[in-house]
This record gives sequence, structure tokens and C-alpha cells, in this order.
Amino acid sequence: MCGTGPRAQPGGVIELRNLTKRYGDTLAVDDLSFRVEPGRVTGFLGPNGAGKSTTMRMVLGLDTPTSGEALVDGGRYVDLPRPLTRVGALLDAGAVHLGRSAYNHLLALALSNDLPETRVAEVLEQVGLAGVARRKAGGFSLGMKQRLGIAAALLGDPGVLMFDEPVNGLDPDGVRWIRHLMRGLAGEGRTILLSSHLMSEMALTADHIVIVGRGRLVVQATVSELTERYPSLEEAYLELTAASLEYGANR
Ligand SMILES: Nc1ncnc2c1ncn2[C@@H]1O[C@H](COP(=O)(O)OP(=O)(O)OP(=O)(O)O)[C@@H](O)[C@H]1O
Repeated sequence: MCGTGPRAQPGGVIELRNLTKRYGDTLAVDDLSFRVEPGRVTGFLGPNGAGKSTTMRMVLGLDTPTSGEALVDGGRYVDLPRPLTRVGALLDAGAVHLGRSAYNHLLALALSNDLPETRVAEVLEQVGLAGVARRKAGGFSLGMKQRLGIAAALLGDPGVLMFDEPVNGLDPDGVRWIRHLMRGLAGEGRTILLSSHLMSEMALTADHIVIVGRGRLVVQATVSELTERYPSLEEAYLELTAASLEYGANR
């Protein structure tokens, strides 16, 4: 549970080994290798089309690598028993059954994954949606859908969590809530991989940064290493990805 101190088990490591994904002529992910460690927030940055979502999809077994591997604790996601208890993810907040209530959306997920129904109310409370649990998700704002997607990611109480642009559509209060949630989850020893284009927010939220450009690793460093070398994380990002942007359209 979030906010209850360190977990008995650390979160687990996400490891990419020479991960590559080609869609026709597009090299979406190009020989990418890095590790995401427990107990910290790892910010996953890169220009539009750099391959962040594709990488996350491959970790979740939603896309098959052309070559290389995406592993969680040394194994593939598809081979994990009860995977929702090991890895949770928010990739696309729109991916909810719009005719279902928030409660029933999560209940269906819990039942089909052999998770206790008691978790549904717990995660709705954790994301601040307890008061609208019986309302249909189709009527939710983007920010509320983001919260519902985060609730789904937390349902199995997993040690590894990936969030693809969870801040999208959130008001300032929501943005701050996400920051505290991410920091809290990492503080419990979980492994957090978080993508966002909001550099100032990322500087406040992440401990470690991985930047990709044109599918390749550009740099991995701590936030403090980058902000010591550059005036800000935003400056570091813009300078380090300038080449990736320049040639981005010609891959
Ligand atoms: N299913 C697909 N079929 C063909 N091309 C794809 C597919 N999914 C992604 N791509 C291409 O792969 C590249 C990487 O896309 P991806 O969505 O992973 O980037 P991203 O870093 O998440 O971008 P953004 O910041 O815009 O979300 C892009 O050129 C994209 O058009």
C-alpha cells in the first residue's frame, strides 16, 4: 500500500538488453540497453516519436521486440505468474470501457486477474476517485481518466510501475498529486518508470533520468548530475536531444 513505508520486497528491476523494434521502415527502438532500479523514480524522456511508448509496450509484452529483450526481474512479462501483482502500468488513459462505472471497470480487472475485490475500493480511495466510483468512466474528464488508469496500475499492488505521460490533462493540483504519489511509491521501494514532456515537473519528481532520441539511448544520469552540468534539466534535455530532433523526420 502507498504511504505505509518500505515494502518487504524491493520493487524489481526492469532491464532492457539491446532492445530493438522495427515497424516497416521505422526503427522505433534501436539497440536500447538500460536498467531501471527499485526505490527511485526514473524519468524517461525524449522527443515525440523517440520510442518511449514502444519501449514500455515491449516491457509489458504488448509488442514483440524485433531483437533484444525487455525483462522484469530477469524474465519476460508474458512468463510472469499473476503479472498484475508484479508490474502495473498506465499507458493510455483512454483505454477504459466508457459505459462502465469506475468501480465496475476496476472490479472486472480485479476478478479477471484473481485479485481481491477489497483492492477496488482501496485504489479508488488512493487516487481520489472514491466519491465518483459509481459514475460511468465515459463522463470522466481526462484528468479523472488518468486517475482511473493509475488506480488500475496499482490494483495488484505491484513492485514495478510504468506511467506514460500520467500528468497529461491534470490541473495543477493533480500534477502535484502525481508528483507526491510517484515519490511515495518510490519511497516504498517500488521501481518507477515515468515518461513526461514537462521538464520542470520531472526535475521535481525524478531521481534518475534516461533520455532517448530516435530510438537510441542519449544519456542516463541522476537529475543532480544533469542540473550540475546544465542550467536546468530543461536545458540539459534540449541540448542533449538537439541532434535527435534535427534528424528525427529522416529515420
Ligand atoms: N504500431 C505502430 N506502427 C507503426 N509505427 C509505429 C507504431 N507504434 C509506434 N510507431 C512509430 O515508432 C516511433 C516511436 O513511437 P513512440 O510512440 O514509441 O514514441 P514516443 O517516444 O512514445 O513518442 P511521444 O512522446 O510522441 O509519445 C514513431 O516513429 C512512431 O510513429
